[in-house]
This record gives sequence, C-alpha cells and structure tokens, in this order.
Amino acid sequence: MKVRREVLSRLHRLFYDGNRHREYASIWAMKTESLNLLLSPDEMAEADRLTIQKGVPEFELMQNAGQVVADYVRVNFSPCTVGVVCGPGNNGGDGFVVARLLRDAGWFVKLTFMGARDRLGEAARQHLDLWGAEDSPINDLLDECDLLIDGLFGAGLDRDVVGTFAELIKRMNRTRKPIVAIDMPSGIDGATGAVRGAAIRAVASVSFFRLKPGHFLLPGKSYCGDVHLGQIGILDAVLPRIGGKVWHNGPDLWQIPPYEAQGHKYSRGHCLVLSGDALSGGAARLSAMAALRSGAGLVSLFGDKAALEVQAHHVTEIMLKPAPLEKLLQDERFNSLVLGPGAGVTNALRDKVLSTIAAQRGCVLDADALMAFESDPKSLFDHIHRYGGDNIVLTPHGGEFARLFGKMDEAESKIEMVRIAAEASGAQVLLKGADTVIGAPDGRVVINSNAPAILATAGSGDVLAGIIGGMLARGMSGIDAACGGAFIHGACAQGFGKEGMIASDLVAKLPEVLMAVDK
Ligand SMILES: NC(=O)C1=CN([C@@H]2O[C@H](COP(=O)(O)OP(=O)(O)OC[C@H]3O[C@@H](n4cnc5c(N)ncnc54)[C@H](O)[C@@H]3O)[C@@H](O)[C@H]2O)[C@H](O)CC1
Ligand SMILES: [K+]
Repeated sequence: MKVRREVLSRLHRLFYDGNRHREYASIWAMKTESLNLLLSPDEMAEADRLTIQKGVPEFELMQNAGQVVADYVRVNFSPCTVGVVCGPGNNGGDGFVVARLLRDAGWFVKLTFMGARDRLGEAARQHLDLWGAEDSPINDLLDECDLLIDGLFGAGLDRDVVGTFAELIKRMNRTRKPIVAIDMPSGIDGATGAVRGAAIRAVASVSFFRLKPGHFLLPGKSYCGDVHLGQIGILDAVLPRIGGKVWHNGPDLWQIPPYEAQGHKYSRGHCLVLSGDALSGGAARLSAMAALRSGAGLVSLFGDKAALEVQAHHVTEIMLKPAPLEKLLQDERFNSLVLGPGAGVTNALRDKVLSTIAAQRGCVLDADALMAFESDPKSLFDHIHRYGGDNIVLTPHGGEFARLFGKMDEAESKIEMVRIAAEASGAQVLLKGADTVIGAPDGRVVINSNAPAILATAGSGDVLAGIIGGMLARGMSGIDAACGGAFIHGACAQGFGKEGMIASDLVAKLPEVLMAVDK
C-alpha cells in the first residue's frame, strides 16, 4: 500500500512539475524585423529619414516605390489607358514614377498633378521632370482612362480632406473604375484606419517597407482592396531605433508548443470551463469542445450538479467536476480556466474570478465574467495587478469594453483604447470585432484581420474563449494564446466558406487549421 502511494505521489509530482516547469518561450518579441510589424505614418517617415541619413538617396527610394507599383499594375492588369492623379507631396512623387514606367512599358498614360512644382521636394521634382509630359485636365483623365492610380495623399495626410480634394476623391470613386492606391487610399488615416473626410475606394493598395495599422483597422481596411507590400531600399537596420509596438497577427508571432513524443495528456494541461446553469449550458460546452480540439490534454466542465447532469447528456471526452472551485484550485494540474460563457452575472461568479486570479492560473475572462465587475472594475484590475496578469486574457466585445473600461474618446483609435485597457487591467485585452485588436500590459498591440463576417454568429465568442483556454492549457503565455486564438478562430471561419456556418462548425475546423499553422 505504502509503495503504491509513493508511486502515485511520484507520478503526481511528475505531472505537476511537468506542467509547472514546462518552459514556453514566446518568439514574437525577438522579431524586430518581422514583416508583421506595422508602422504608423510618423514611424514610417522616421524609417525613411534614417535610411536617407545612412546614404540611400530619396530619389532612389521614390524610384523603387514607383517601380513596385508599376510592377503590381503590370502583373494584375492588361495594358490599358491609365490615369495617374498626383497630389502635392511625395505620394504624388511616386505617381510621377509610376506614370513614366508604365509609359516606358508601352501603356498609354495620362497624368494630372494637383500641386505646385516649386513646392515639391527635390526628389519628387526630379521625377516630375523625368516624366516631362503635359498635364491632362482632370475631366479628360477621369473620362478616358480605364484604370486610375491614386497618388494624392499617403503617409503625409495630416488633416481632414475637404473642398476640391474631397470633391476629386468622390468623383474618382464615382467613376467606378478600378483605382490602385499608392501606399494608402487617399483620405485613410494610416495610423487609425479612420476616413479623414473622404477617401478613395481602391481595388488595391501598394505599400512600402512595412504596412500600416490603417491597412487592417476598419473602416480603412475596407477601402484598401488587396494589400500588397514591396521593398524599396529602406533599411531593416533602422527598425530598432524606431521600436514599433504594433503588429499584424499571424503564425509568425507565436508558436503552439508541439506535442512531445514522451508527452502525456497532463503535460498538455487541464482546462476547466465553468458551466452555465441547467438551461444555459451550451455556451460553456462550446468553449470546452474548442479547448479540447485546440489540444488541451484534458478538459472538464465544473459548476452546479444540476447543470452538470444536463451536460452529461451531451459530452463524451469532456469530464464533469461537481466540486467547488476552491477545492479544484487546490489541484495544480488545472492550469487554465475559461470563465464567463453562459455563466450569468452573479456575485458567485465574481468570487470565482477573484479566486482563479489569486490562484495564479491561466484564464480567459469572457462575457458575464467581465460584466460581473461592471460596477467595480477596479477590484478586478487591482486583483490582477496583485497576483500577476501574464496568463490572463479578457475578451470583451465593444459594448462590454465600454462598460468595463469606460467610454473612451470617439477619436481614440482601437489601438490606443486597447493599449490603455491592457495597461489599466494588467491583463491581455482582446477587443472583439471585425477588426479584433489585442493588447498586452507592456504596450504591445496586435491587430487580427482574418475574421470574415460570418463569424458574427451565436456562440462564436464562446469558441474563441475555448481556443484561448486550450492554448493556455498547452503552456502558451496570455499574449501568445490570445493572438494564436484569434488567428485560429478567424482561419476556422475562413476555412468553412460563406454561408450557413454555426459556431460548432468552427470547432470542427480546428484540426485542419491547427495543422496548417503548425511550424
Ligand atoms: N518611406 C517610404 O515608404 C517612402 C514613401 N514615399 C512616398 O511618400 C509618401 C509620403 O509623402 P509626404 O510628402 O510625406 O506626404 P503626402 O504625399 O502623403 O502628402 C503631403 C502633402 O499633402 C498635403 N496634405 C496632407 N493632408 C492634406 C489634406 N487633408 N488636404 C490637403 N492637403 C493635404 C501636405 O500639406 C503635403 O503637401 C508616402 O505615402 C509614399 O507614397 C517616398 O516616395 C519614398 C519613400
Ligand atoms: K494614395
């Protein structure tokens, strides 16, 4: 008997220590040069300036920028009459180059310059001279061209577009001709994705060096069309000096810990999901199924006995734990929790959240688990700051976000909102929406842009919470689990197709998507 107990306790130690000491290093912090890094227009201008300072002539950067756009046009369109509309700055300068290169390639090109030659920078003026042809009246250009190039404003947009320029943008859109935007569609704020007065609706946007948040944040994203990135000679070596903190989500940013040959189910963690009551158990079940399909070694539903009796009719691989949370938390093998889906806003839920945080488990706080703190969010945030929030992910949608963090200034971009919220709460904040934005307390922000509109369906958020819970169980940090979860969730919906998807279809897609993101 004694021997058996010793063996059991050795096994328990093995499992338990295996969980606690399994090291998982996030890779995304190391990738300063990653193409997933997004630069604001100001940061982009700085990259430009530092590159020029290191001896690369601006003339050459502009030549290369025009080349990238002209190449894109030649690959994606058949030769036709092209109208290039150039604004007063360097975005227009790129336009002069595009016009010349397409003309050299035998295309028929018209160009209208909406600025003054003597106010152009040196490089743009040289390229205007190389173009050297007569300016076309804008009416002729809009009437006679089959394809338009938008070189009005790019990174230098610094105020709302009004008057003549706003009219011109609207007229260009009204032609319904395809428009290829140089860098950004004119009128879209590259830092926030906002429409500044009026904006070009492009079929494609060809940008340089690194993309900008405005290519992925709404409404900007819906104005960009296909987004294409080209390299023009700006040096990666300048990036450490710029130190951008906004990233576009993708599998390069995080890594799902691989299944180890000598691993066992306990080494992939045990995720606990709080069940709603007997009549509201579906949400938690979706989360639990998603956590299990995401590779958590074990998943258990816990909660009231009456609720679990109903769950028992529905689940097979998922276990049921009718014990109180305080007792469950004494077992260190439960390393991740999903709290909130279908749970009901109660004081009891509030206490469960606080106990989980104090027990320093990885956890996803969703829906009701957030709303349980609506009247006193500070008590939640204080608790997180006290016990540590590295493995905690809050997943509010817009309404919950406002109720928890207060209504922020309308002009505040989602990036800033999430950054403020993550810092205030001490946890990762994943603000759900068509453009999901994820923030870490240290100021890093990730934009997830692969979610199709069909994801807005009942239970979709419960699946997301479950995927993140599964990733936490497998040992990912809060920020990696949140980013991985959001991306995988979007990819499941993309993989499903266009119509008729329900949330459990997302769960069924998980194996395929996880295989695809496996590196
Ligand atoms: N680093 C790179 O990637 C390179 C980018 N290039 C291209 O240059 C533009 C940015 O050029 P910049 O001169 O800074 O700004 P813009 O051309 O976008 O516009 C500035 C110009 O427009 C005026 N302006 C701004 N907003 C408004 C408004 N709302 N209404 C009217 N006028 C406005 C402003 O006063 C200036 O006169 C970048 O996007 C790339 O396309 C370089 O070619 C190479 C390196
Ligand atoms: K543009």
